Amino acid sequence: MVLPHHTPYVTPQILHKNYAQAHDTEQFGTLIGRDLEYFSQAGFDMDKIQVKRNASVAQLYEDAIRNEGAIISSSGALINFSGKKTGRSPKDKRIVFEETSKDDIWWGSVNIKMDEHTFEINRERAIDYLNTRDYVYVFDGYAGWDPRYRIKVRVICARAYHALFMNNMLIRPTPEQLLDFGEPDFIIYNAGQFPANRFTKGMSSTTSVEINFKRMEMVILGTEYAGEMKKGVFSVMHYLQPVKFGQLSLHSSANVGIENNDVTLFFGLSGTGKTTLSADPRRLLIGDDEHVWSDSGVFNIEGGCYAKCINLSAEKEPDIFNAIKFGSILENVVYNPMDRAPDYDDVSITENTRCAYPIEHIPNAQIPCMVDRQPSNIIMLTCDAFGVLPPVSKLTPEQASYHFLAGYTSQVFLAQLPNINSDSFVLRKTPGTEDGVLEPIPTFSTCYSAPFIVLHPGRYAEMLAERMDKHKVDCWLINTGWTGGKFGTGKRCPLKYTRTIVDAVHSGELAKAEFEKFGTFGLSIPTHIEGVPRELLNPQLAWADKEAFQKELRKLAVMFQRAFALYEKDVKPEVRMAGPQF
Ligand SMILES: Nc1ncnc2c1ncn2[C@@H]1O[C@H](COP(=O)(O)OP(=O)(O)OP(=O)(O)O)[C@@H](O)[C@H]1O
Ligand SMILES: O=C([O-])CC(=O)C(=O)O
Ligand SMILES: [Mn+2]
Repeated sequence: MVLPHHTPYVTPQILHKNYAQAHDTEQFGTLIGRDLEYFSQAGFDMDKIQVKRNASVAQLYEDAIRNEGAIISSSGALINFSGKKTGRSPKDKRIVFEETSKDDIWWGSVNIKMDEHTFEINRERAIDYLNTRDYVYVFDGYAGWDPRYRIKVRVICARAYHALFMNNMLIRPTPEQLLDFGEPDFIIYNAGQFPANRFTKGMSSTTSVEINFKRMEMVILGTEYAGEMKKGVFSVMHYLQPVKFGQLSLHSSANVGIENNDVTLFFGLSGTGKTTLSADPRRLLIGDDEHVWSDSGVFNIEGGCYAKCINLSAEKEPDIFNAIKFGSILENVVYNPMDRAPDYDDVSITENTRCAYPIEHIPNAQIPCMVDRQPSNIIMLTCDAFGVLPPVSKLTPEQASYHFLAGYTSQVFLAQLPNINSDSFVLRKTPGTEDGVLEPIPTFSTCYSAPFIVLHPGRYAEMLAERMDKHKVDCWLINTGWTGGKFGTGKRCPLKYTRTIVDAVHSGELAKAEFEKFGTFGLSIPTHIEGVPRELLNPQLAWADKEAFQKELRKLAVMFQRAFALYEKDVKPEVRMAGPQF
């Protein structure tokens, strides 16, 4: 038994110790009794380390504050820091090349091969590191709300912060479920504080994030960014759902109408608005990032949300703002040392400031997070900093397949000007660009999920097209990016207009609207939406400089064509023709 470093002075030490022991035995005894063998076999030194399994949120707060420099924010959230890495490390993510999964995996730049032996070395290294600790945290939870398609996940980690993060992001078992948990289906060993050895064959840096589908294990070394664990679980589901269960996993948010029970899926890459737009007072939130579209409906993979905090305000995003309370984790957010108030405008640590909170923190959440209803609408979100794509267009089934495979958005390196609200994001000079040259960077991320894709994109696209056709789902492309010009000359589409557009999808107004053609891209755009300025709807009208618009339009169309060349031979001619044409 190891005592906490700072025993509170009001508690007599001996009393505290007795209490802690009794408490720990009660809470963690089941694990030590039943799974001792598992832990010993895995290489854990059970004489030395103490396992804290599914510790309470309050305990994790205490440990994180005592040992990791975390603090409590003025609204009760835990503010913690992930160290050097404040985002995922896609170049250091690998998948083990082994006989059970090798024929299914789409090998290439996303799924880098790792051999089984190297995995064993890194796994051992992670366990050796965990053995140097006094405590190891274990969190046992589920991924997937539908009991038919869910998996049991065990997270083993050294930081209370990581345990609390996964407590929020996985589905929390009830005490009875925890007693009966049994063998996990998938295990994450997170030794993120400890580096990979660069001399280990195949390592290219001190960071390594790897998944082994034969062992059903993940090992993390050299990055403490908690999002790696959440996206690791998604990668596993992105493999298991299509391959083992025949269901379609998607990088998407989802919600359901309170009045009509209509389900909407929002696809989109990071920063396009999945979390923001799925939090909607008229609808129940199913989830903000990872879902499965099953034969019987839609279910969330996760038990919580992971929201961006940059420029967060109570006025514009009240649900998210108010979710940041006791139990939530604020990551890499700067705070005022006097009153512990988070400063969401301060991006000095990173622009990727985040909050992880359990889904119960959203007042109108659909819990359990699943519906036995097929989607009515699919919204593909993009953030086009070239200002070319219309704020909304209706897609044909072929266009839906095309845009799903292309997976377009643009990256903007957001930096904030002092005292200017979030509509006024400006581009910061990207590293390596010449002085004065500010260009958005296009990203084509297939299936809106390239960093986590496991199978050939065509497999997901085919399942999507089948399901959309079978259930007669309407599909919309919504650009939450620039309007009236590219970044610099135009501005980001005001959130209130995007919300009005989404409302019009849900009310059915948009399906009945009159449409006009948007040349080159062949999109159908509505000529009128109540509450949205007419000229905003059509980029041709929105841009003052028509010549500049034509130039950007051509540029973007060419970029699409180049990016789509990768998939051309795998798709029907109608899908190929559904992209921009000159
Ligand atoms: N018109 C708009 N529509 C949606 N979001 C907007 C708009 N204008 C500005 N924003 C801002 O853009 C960001 C969208 O991020 P959001 O967290 O919703 O993305 P996401 O798709 O969930 O990303 P991730 O997959 O990384 O979680 C938010 O900070 C939001 O405030
Ligand atoms: O995984 C993360 O770090 C954040 C996220 O949701 C994404 O990038 O899509
Ligand atoms: Mn995401």
